[in-house]
Amino acid sequence: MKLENLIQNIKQKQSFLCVGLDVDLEKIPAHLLEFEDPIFEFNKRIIDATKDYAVAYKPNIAFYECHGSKGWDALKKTVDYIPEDIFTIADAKRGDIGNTSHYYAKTFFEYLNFDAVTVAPYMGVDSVTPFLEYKDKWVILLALTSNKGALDFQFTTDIKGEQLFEKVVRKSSEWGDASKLMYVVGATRKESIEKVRAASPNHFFLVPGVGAQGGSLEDVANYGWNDNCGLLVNSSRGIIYAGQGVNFDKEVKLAAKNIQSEMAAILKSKHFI
Ligand SMILES: O=C(O)c1cc(=O)[nH]c(=O)n1[C@@H]1O[C@H](COP(=O)(O)O)[C@@H](O)[C@H]1O
Repeated sequence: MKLENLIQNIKQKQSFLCVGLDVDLEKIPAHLLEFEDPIFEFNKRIIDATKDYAVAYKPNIAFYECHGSKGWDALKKTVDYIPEDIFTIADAKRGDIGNTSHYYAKTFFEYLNFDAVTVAPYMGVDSVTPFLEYKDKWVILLALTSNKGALDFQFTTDIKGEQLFEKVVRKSSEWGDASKLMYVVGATRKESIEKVRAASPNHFFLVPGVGAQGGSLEDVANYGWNDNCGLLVNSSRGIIYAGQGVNFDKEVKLAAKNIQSEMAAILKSKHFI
């Protein structure tokens, strides 16, 4: 997908919501376990319930590959089921020496046909370039993560006072422009989102951490906004497990609609729509 299509979808749907498809068989409604492929059945219902409110879906690969070949099949069916005009993100957090990254890229961009994949920056430019070589595909590089362990390395400061996450963003933004590179920036790090935005004024941010992890949509919009909106805000558990029982998708739909309404109000207040 091209950047202009993503921006157009945000305007049209008045939403910058990414729904995280982190399917946990212990959490999905029990009746779905009777289907041959419960993961796909669950995802189908989630996608049908949320597709009017979401501009992106992000299956986290961990929840699929733990089931072996059945999980990969469910993942493939899920990506194929997502409407063509909705941005798809493989949350795989990959990255390795160049020739290995090349095959990771082939898996997610060719075999599974995702629009984007999350990549860890630790191994540097040659581990990221093979993903960037694909036309109209995206790398979403981990910059500032939402978890507690982010404090272990990401905030360390060099002799000039630059923090590691700032360095990652400053340096990597030379590898790919805003038409093919985004950054993961956790919603729980409101005091630092502004710094990432200063280091990369044009790139989109994928922002996990609202809902179940306690981050606030308002803070994200205040500190991470750019002229193109520049934000895809992910919610996984907060949406997909909003309902239980046979009609679980009614509450799922409502949860997605509620976040979309908040997002529409933000987009209007910024005069973006
Ligand atoms: O790359 C990610 O998406 C990610 C980065 C990060 O810093 N924090 C984070 O929570 N995530 C992912 O975003 C999703 C968050 O899920 P919920 O907390 O259930 O909304 C999970 O799939 C996480 O793996």
